[in-house]
Amino acid sequence: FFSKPRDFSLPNSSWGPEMMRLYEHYNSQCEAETEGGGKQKGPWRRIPSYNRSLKRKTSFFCVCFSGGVYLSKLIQSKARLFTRSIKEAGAAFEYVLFDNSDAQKCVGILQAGHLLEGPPGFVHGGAIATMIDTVTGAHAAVLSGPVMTANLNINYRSPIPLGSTVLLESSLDKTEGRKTFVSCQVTSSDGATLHTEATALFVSISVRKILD
Ligand SMILES: CCCCCCCCCCCCCCCC(=O)SCCNC(=O)CCNC(=O)[C@H](O)C(C)(C)COP(=O)(O)OP(=O)(O)OC[C@H]1O[C@@H](n2cnc3c(N)ncnc32)[C@H](O)[C@@H]1OP(=O)(O)O
Repeated sequence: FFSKPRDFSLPNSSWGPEMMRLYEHYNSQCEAETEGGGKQKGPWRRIPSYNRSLKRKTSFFCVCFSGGVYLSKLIQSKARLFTRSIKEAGAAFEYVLFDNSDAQKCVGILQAGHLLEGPPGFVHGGAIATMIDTVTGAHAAVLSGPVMTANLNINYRSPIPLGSTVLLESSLDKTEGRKTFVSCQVTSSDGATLHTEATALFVSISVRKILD
């Protein structure tokens, strides 16, 4: 009775040539060829992406730990990951994340759709912040397990044209106890233009805290 959830990090017909070029660049490095002509794991790993962050099974815990059965069931059934909640392909956030655990880096490739407009013709600063939080948050989670954003500092250097494809690169700065510090740069797809720079702090939390 259960259909397989859609993995939004796979290409769809709205992806333009730049989005496809960067996707193929990283995706081709997820597998490497062995000397014998076989396949082995490459340095990069694509991070699958679904529109529900908590699976249905967790609703039991939500009923126990959060306010009212009716409310929690209603919220659980309707909750969707904000960046994956617009149905029209290509209209908002089209993105895919890749992680490189040896280099302690994570990249996001974003094609910014027409619904992300802020200033005329350019991407909204909040949408850029959302994507930085998404890439650095996924990176911190890969490095440190369950985390929440405690601090996000952003410098907007040059506007991102609506419809363009940009690259978000997250690097680990340091870890200190429960704290994971990362930085992130957003550049044009050819790397020639620096659009945005950010630093972020993620604090490790217990899963119980998320459900509470
Ligand atoms: C395998 C995996 C695949 C993963 C594939 C994932 C794919 C999926 C992608 C989706 C990715 C979306 C990523 C979105 C991530 C959010 O957007 S999370 C939502 C936004 N964030 C929030 O709502 C957090 C609200 N804040 C809080 O809940 C709490 O303040 C926190 C952050 C949990 C920290 O509280 P706490 O646990 O009580 O910790 P606390 O003792 O206060 O502080 C711990 C340490 O951090 C420091 N600290 C805390 N806050 C700050 C601050 N703001 N500034 C500086 N220092 C601070 C403290 O000073 C302390 O330092 P030390 O004394 O240890 O040196």
